[in-house]
Amino acid sequence: MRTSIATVCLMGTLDQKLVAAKEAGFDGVEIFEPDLIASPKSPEEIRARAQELGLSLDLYQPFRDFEGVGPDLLEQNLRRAAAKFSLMNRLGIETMLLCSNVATARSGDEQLAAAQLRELGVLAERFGVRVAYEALAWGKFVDDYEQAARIVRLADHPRIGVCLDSFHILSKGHDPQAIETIPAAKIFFVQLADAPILSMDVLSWSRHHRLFPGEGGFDLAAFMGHLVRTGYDGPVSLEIFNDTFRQSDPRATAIDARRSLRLLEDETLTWLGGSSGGRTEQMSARPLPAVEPPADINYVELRTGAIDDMRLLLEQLGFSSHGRHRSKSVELWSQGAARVVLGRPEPNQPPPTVAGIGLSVRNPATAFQRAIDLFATEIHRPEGPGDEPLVGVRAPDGSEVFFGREGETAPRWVREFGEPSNRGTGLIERVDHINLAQPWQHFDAGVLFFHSVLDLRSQPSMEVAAPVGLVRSQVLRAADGVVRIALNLVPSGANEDAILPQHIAFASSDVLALAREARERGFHPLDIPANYYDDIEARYDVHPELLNELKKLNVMYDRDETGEFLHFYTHPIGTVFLEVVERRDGYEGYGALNAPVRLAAQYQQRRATREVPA
Ligand SMILES: O=C(O)c1ccc(O)c(O)c1
Ligand SMILES: [Mg+2]
Repeated sequence: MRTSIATVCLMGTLDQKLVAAKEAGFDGVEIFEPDLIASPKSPEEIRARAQELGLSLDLYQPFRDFEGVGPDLLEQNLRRAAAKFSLMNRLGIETMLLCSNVATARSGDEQLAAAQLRELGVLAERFGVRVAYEALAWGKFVDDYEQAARIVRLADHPRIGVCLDSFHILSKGHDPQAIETIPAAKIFFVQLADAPILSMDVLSWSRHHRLFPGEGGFDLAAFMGHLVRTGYDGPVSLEIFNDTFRQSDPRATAIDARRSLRLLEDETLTWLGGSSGGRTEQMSARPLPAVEPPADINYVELRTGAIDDMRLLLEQLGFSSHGRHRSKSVELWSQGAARVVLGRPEPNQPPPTVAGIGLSVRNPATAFQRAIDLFATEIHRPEGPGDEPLVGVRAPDGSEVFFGREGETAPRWVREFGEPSNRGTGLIERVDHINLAQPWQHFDAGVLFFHSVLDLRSQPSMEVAAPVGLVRSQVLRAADGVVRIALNLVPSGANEDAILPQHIAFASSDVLALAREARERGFHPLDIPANYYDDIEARYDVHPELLNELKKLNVMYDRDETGEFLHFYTHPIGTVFLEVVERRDGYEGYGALNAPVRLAAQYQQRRATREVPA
């Protein structure tokens, strides 16, 4: 599949954008006019630079407000177009994008628009270029791709075709099926964008909230499936107007972008099944190595300077120590199938506190290959003789994901540590979920990474009110619910006073018993205010005895149609804290209503400890 990206997707100068697109492996770019106008380079120099990088310049965009106008304006518009066609000749760009008129059109008469496009076609022919007409969702008279295709058909000029942009089609809820009625030769260009499902005016939605495919709520595999069936074999290009991407590292964004297209290529093949009539070969679409979601979380790796505090906490929660690894400077703590590999941060590069996640998969080599095909970077870790090799890749936020073999009750690498110090009480069974704080610029990329590499599904995202701002939270989980990873977007106000919402939640068969035991070992949970328990009583009418017990142990409570949820939190150690949860009768949530209370409690506690003089 030939891939392209509009320069408007990326931050930086035009040259930085070209380099980022090249390094991420794109075949070409769309030149967004403002990027060209602001560039100190001449069109010839830009052309040469693209050639040097091996990038094709696939589209010049946008040209606006051309059709449906009166005769005077038409003349001016043709003059404007001639200037841009001449510029395109200097750039060596063959195709120009024409947006449907949003301002100056006086009439919606399709015959008139078609006649004017035909004149534009005649002009384009003189310059050896062509025009791709795109219906903007907010076009004054033309806002629907079928209408644009009809006008192009009426214009009946070989230099006039359509540009299909998934955003304009899917944002309006138009059925992409009718793409199949457009002859492939008349589809001059294709732009792809995803977006979160929002209810807002479509122009603002388009200009600020577009996302790369797989990061939002549109069915782009269906869109692509219909497109492939037409026999289209031109470039598939990303055109993402997004406030975050426009202000973050273009190299990281370009990789996120390239990953999104690689995944979509695979999903399109799945959507088509055998029904493409040989067209997928024509498009050179290739499947990814197929994986199933991980079976479970094999271990988590925590890196903290306050290692003694973490050891004490794990002990209080009933974990057993296996001591140090035979060749590496980490130690292992376990209880049931919950395993924590604990170490200090590397001297020069402090990793996030949750530094690594070990996942059990059917075939680690295949899972690794899929991740590499999806542009993840490989991790190299030194191994001692005979150590089980670590096969892993880096997530966009810098944390590491390792693939281990599933179906082993005690993974082989566990033997590289010592014997457990005690049997433990066994009230903790495994890791329930991992909650990773994502820096604001990596959030969407993080969602796409975990979704595409691990085949985890996104659940609807939520916003949780914290004292420092709103925390956006997105859970990705396997269909069977065993592996759950929650990504939290840290509010920008969360620097100084903040609680980074980064934690590991362990599943317990009896949270109350565990809380009591831990208390006997000197554990003090995060304090939950009495107001919270009054509210719980009002909401759920819980039995007074249970309510008392919850209150005494600082255990939080939730209930829905399926079951009950009991959970408590530890105090943070550095930027990480632990949670223990008990799901009763198939409860599937995370206690969403409790999250603001927990965040406020952590905030207060942090302030209180800082006010104590050292
Ligand atoms: O928002 C716009 O104006 C705009 C411009 C060019 C496009 O291809 C598009 O989809 C939108
Ligand atoms: Mg577009």
